[in-house]
This record gives sequence, structure tokens and C-alpha cells, in this order.
Amino acid sequence: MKLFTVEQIRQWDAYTITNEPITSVDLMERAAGAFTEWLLRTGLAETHREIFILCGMGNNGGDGLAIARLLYQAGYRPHVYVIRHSERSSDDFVINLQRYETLAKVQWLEDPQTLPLNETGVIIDALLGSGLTRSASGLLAQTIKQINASKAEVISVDVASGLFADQANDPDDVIVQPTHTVSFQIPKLAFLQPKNAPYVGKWHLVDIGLSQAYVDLTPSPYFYTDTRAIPVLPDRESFSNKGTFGHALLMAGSYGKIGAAVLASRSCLRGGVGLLTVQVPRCGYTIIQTSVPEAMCLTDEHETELTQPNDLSKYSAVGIGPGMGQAKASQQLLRQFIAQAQDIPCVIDADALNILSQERDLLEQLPAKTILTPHPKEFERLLGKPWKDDYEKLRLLQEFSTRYRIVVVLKGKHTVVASPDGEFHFNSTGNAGMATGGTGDVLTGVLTALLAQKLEPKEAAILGVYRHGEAGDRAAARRGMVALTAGDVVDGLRW
Ligand SMILES: NC(=O)C1=CN([C@@H]2O[C@H](COP(=O)(O)OP(=O)(O)OC[C@H]3O[C@@H](n4cnc5c(N)ncnc54)[C@H](OP(=O)(O)O)[C@@H]3O)[C@@H](O)[C@H]2O)[C@@H](O)CC1
Ligand SMILES: Nc1ncnc2c1ncn2[C@@H]1O[C@H](COP(=O)(O)OP(=O)(O)O)[C@@H](O)[C@H]1O
Ligand SMILES: [K+]
Repeated sequence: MKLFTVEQIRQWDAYTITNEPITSVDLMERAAGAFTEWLLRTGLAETHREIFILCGMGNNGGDGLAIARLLYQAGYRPHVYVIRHSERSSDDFVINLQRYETLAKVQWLEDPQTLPLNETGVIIDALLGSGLTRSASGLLAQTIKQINASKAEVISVDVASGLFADQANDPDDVIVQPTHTVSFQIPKLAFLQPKNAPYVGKWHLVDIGLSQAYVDLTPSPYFYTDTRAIPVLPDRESFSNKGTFGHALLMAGSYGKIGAAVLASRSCLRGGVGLLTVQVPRCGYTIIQTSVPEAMCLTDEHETELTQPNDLSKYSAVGIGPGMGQAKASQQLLRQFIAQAQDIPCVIDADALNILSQERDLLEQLPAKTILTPHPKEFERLLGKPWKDDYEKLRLLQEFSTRYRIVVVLKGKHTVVASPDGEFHFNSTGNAGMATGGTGDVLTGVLTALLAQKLEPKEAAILGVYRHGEAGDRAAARRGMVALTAGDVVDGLRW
């Protein structure tokens, strides 16, 4: 799914109005109808709950008033408040205010302290949407604080009031903290940024029929990976043999961390590779041979660390780093590896990334088909500096990917795949149960398997990250998030 900036969403709105054609107030009606249908379907507005609808004077407030009318017509009796936060009001706000006032009165809120919010109530937050131009202050900020202090269920219309939809807020901004955000058509970029988690809650999309032609015509670097958009592995030919699916090499493990090599090996096999060789220090030999009998084991000459370069020519892809440690000899090994691997697709992870952070000249020499898989701390080390906010992080990620011409998978709740063509693909699968040791090693194995099967690095990264998260979701459905381990993620892999 393509994602857009606020300015593009505004143009999308205008394009739909002109080309469908539909009047803007009817489009607002459609948005309010979709929101109300969602609300009634979820049962969050059961009649015994009091519904408070807080409206601003722009189109978000207009949505709030149209929702109020639709609820009123469905038999609910919402308490509707409007806040005078601006000199101006939007035309569609005015029309919807008049329409509502044919049914009931609204209250102009002068003092937020007087809001009779209670914990069994539902607050519909329609103060401000994507038209936010500055941080909330004054009466608006007081009202938002009052909403956040109440124990009521809060549902934001389109985007939480006070949250910028496509740029960073200041740390001390006053922003609604909803339990749910019901957003029109597409997720806003803000929903995917880690620091915004308290200002989004659970987000849901409702379809308001904005023009598909605009989506097709309008370029954007941002994508949200949904089931319809993921790359696919080619079907397996019935006459194929194990040679068809590549021979992967994993270089992983050190004394006390052979488990990382085991997890990456298992997931590489579940990723569909034809043949797998695992290079581990001598201490890992028996462990690999007994716990992953499908893999061949190449023992390093060193007892506890990886030190020995290989002839890489027979491998279709290499994954290096999980549990590898950062011993001096392993640093030298990585240097030799990079020199040798220029024509081989590779995944560089974990300790190998930390070595790269210290030996920065190696970044310039990375093979053309490289995927790096840092978590945020590892990415910060690679950059050599922290970022100011999540959007600056994205800019730096893009610069990094373009400068070194590699795919970077920045892991997290919405793992981002950044590619040298300037695109960002935010992942949609996975869950907090995966925040447990070893799940990253599982991802390395999967990505190595996909590269061995000749997927291009960008496609391999988008697909692998998606399936890895999906495997985590399957594992969480079976065991619950608390009990989930990295091995369960391996077991959850399906293609
Ligand atoms: N295409 C779609 O998806 C559709 C979108 N729709 C809806 O439209 C919403 C966007 O509406 P919108 O553009 O009218 O903006 P909205 O957020 O209501 O703000 C209004 C005004 O508030 C003001 N203001 C800003 N910041 C302020 C502050 N801190 N403190 C005080 N005032 C502040 C500022 O005016 P100013 O005071 O700067 O003159 C601004 O113009 C969108 O979120 C969705 O709900 C649907 O109806 C139909 C289809
Ligand atoms: N809250 C979360 N939601 C979704 N996925 C998560 C979450 N926390 C972690 N993950 C995923 O789990 C993996 C963790 O990788 P990493 O931090 O390298 O762990 P490790 O080094 O222990 O293997 C990543 O793929 C990440 O995207
Ligand atoms: K809102």
C-alpha cells in the first residue's frame, strides 16, 4: 500500500472530488459513515455508555459533527462539544454544524474542567486531524489534557489531535493518547514511528473510496507492506532438485552463542534453501550436527571463534554475523570475507554489524547485493551518531542505503526496508512477543535462504521480513506473546 504525506492526502481528496465527481461535503459524509459503521460494528458505543464527541472547527471537527448526527439518527444521544480554537472554520464544518443543530444543540466549550467525562464513557476525538499546523496550546491543550486524564475510552478520528501526521512533534507537545485511531483510507506516516506509539493506540483503516487513479499516478517513496503487495517466491517446478534452490553458507556462532547459529540454520532451511553449510567454531560441531541434521557443518580451525576464510565460490548466498562475537580474529575474518564476497549476495547481521561500525572503511567495500539487518542500536553504531527524531532517522537511513548502495533492514515493530532507489517499505506483521533473544537470528536465516533462491536483495528483504513477522504472529496465536521463543518463530514459517 502506497503511503502519502499530508499534502498529498489533501490533493487526493481534491482529485477525488473533481474526478469521481463528489462534493466535498458528501465525501465528509462518506468518511463519517465509515467511521460510524466501524464504531457500531465494534460495539464500543453500546447504548449504556455515554458518548462525548469533541469537535474542532476544521474538517476533522466537521467529521465529528457528521458522526454525531449519524449516531443520533441511530438512536444514540451523544454529548457534542465544539472548541473555538481558530478564527476560521471550514465550510463543511459549518454545514455539518447546521445539520446537527436541526436535531440537537452542541455546547461551545469554554472551560474544559467542566467536561463531565467519566470512565464508562467513550470520547470521540475530532478536535484536529491532518490539518494541524502548530503544536496545540491554550484551550485546545487544556482540553487534550482533560481527555488524557479521563479514564474513558478514547477514539481519535483520522489522527489523534495534536499529532503531526507526517512530521515530528516536539517532545513536550500536548497530544491526545487514544485507545484507538480510526483513520481514513491509509495509515498516516506518524502511525509507523516508534515514538508515536502512545498517540496512536490501535489503529484501524476505513475505506472512504478515495480515487485509485490518484494512487496510480502519484509517486511516493513510502509503502506499507500488505498481503497484496509482497513479492513472491516462484512456484517450485516439479522437476526441480536441491541445486535449483541454491547453496547457502551461514557463518555464525562463538563459544556460548552457538544457539544463534542453530536458529539461523533452522530458519534458513525453512526458508527453502536447497543446501545449507554452516561454519561454526570447533566447539559448535556436535551441536550443529545433532540439532540441525539437515545442514552440513564446516568447522573453523579455532575452538571458540570464527577465524577461517573459506572458498566462497560454490555458495549462492552467505549470511554472516549471528552470535559471532567481535574477537580480533573475527574482525579480520570479516575483512577478508568482504573482499572475497564481492559477487555473492550476503546478509550481514549482529556482531558483524558491530565490527563494521568500528572498521568503517569496510562500509565502502560492501558487495553490491548486500542486506544489512541492524536493530536501532546497531544502526546508531553504524551511523556513528544518534538521531533527533524518527523522521530524521528515516532520512539518515535513506542516505546510508543510497551512499553504500545496499538494502538496510531496520528492525522494530514496523521494520523498515530501505533500498538505494529511495523507497521505504514498512512491515505490517509481527508482534511484541518477538522481542526476545534470537528472533533476529531467525530473520538472518530466512533472508539468506531467499537470496540463495535468487531473489533480488530488496524483494528478499520485503518478503522475508513479512513472512518472519507472520511466523511470529502464528507463534503468538498458538502460545501467546509471553511464552513465544525464537524457535517458535522458526516453526511458524510458511510460504
Ligand atoms: N482526504 C481525506 O482523507 C478526508 C479528510 N477528512 C477530514 O479532514 C481532516 C483534515 O481537515 P482540515 O484540513 O480542515 O484540518 P483540521 O485538522 O480539521 O484542522 C483545521 C484547522 O485547525 C487550525 N489549526 C491547526 N493547528 C492548530 C492548533 N494547534 N491550534 C489551533 N488551531 C489549529 C488550522 O487553521 P488555522 O487556525 O491555522 O487557520 C486548520 O486549518 C482530516 O483529518 C479528516 O478528518 C474528511 O472529512 C474527508 C476526506
Ligand atoms: N514489538 C515488536 N513488534 C514486532 N516485531 C518485533 C518487535 N520486537 C522485536 N521484533 C522483531 O524481532 C526481531 C528482533 O531482532 P533482534 O533485535 O536482532 O534480536 P536478536 O538479536 O535477539 O535476535 C526483529 O525482526 C524485530 O523486527
Ligand atoms: K482527531
